[in-house]
Amino acid sequence: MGLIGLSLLVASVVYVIIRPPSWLPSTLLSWLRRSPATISDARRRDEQDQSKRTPPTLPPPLAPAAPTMVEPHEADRAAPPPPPIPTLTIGQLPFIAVGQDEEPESPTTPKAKAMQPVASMPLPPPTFSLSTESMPPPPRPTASTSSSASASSMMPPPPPRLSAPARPPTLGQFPAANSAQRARGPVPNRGRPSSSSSITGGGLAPPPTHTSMPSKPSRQVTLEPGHSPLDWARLSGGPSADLRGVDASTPYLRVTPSMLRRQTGRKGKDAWMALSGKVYNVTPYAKFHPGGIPELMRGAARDGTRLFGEVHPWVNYENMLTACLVGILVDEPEPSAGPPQSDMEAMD
Ligand code: HEM
Repeated sequence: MGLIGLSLLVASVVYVIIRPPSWLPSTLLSWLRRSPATISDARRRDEQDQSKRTPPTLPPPLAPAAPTMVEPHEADRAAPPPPPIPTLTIGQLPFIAVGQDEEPESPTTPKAKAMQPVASMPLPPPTFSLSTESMPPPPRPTASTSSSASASSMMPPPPPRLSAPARPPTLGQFPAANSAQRARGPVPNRGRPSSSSSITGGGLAPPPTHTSMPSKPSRQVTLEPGHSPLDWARLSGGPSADLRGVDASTPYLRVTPSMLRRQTGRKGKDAWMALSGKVYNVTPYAKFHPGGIPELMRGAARDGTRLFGEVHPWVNYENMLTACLVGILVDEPEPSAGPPQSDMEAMD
């Protein structure tokens, strides 16, 4: 019995599906639409209140979405049609639909309605204007603010400051006036810096260390063979070299100006020269002097310190003439005492 009843139930359902009565689709549609309406009652009431607060100047509502039309013969075979989808366009996105309560035929689904901009919605994006009437001119970089941090990054970089053109690097005085290299004296066989190169500054020759030019122009002196500066260094450089021209046992002399004046280099006497308080016998050096014997003898029998400095102050004569040192220059002794006091008293 159960099986027969179940078969009849299935057969009746199949019959209703194949040939539904004319009242069935509308009944199902109304039933389906009424049931979700109860769920969204509260939300619909809120929307109605919001629509009442909006100003009355509403644009005319858009045409409501056309209801979905279903052919009778298609409805016989198809399920109940889904609720119509609200038609929204891109331009209507920032709006809120109002007046939904005016749609009695589809109360359960939102419809595209007349839109109205809400004051709380964000404003349209700002636009840029090329008009400069209402805009202040951009700050111009000045000399005082060109390097300030307040300069905008959009501003072009400030023009570089005009400064005096950099001078090309020049070689300084080499060796320095107070350097040890200069104190060692001339290097043997080193060529003498020509005055022309000193003036123009060309070459690697040391610049002149004095402001005044030599008293006489340089003259080329041909030294005899075996009398080069290196030969003089070899001759006078030995520890036991003694070129003073006096007895070896003679200690350093206290040379007075009168004694110095007698050592002229003539009449078989040696030539002595005082340089910075020391007296040298320059006779052995005469044939080695690059400036010649006559030039050297200009300072003989006298204090040649000033003359020497005017010609070649860079020459380290102390090292070169160590073996020729005779003594030190001292003042003349005090003249003897005057007439005896007794004689003066006798006149009285
Ligand atoms: C005070 C008297 C002296 C005079 C008037 C004198 C003069 C001169 C002159 C004219 C020259 C050549 C400069 C030239 O060619 O441009 C010269 C070069 C030279 N003299 Fe004297 N001289 C004197 C004393 C000395 C002494 C005492 C020494 C050594 C201890 C000396 C060492 C030299 C040297 C090394 C040179 C070569 C300098 C160089 O090439 O740079 N002179 N001297």
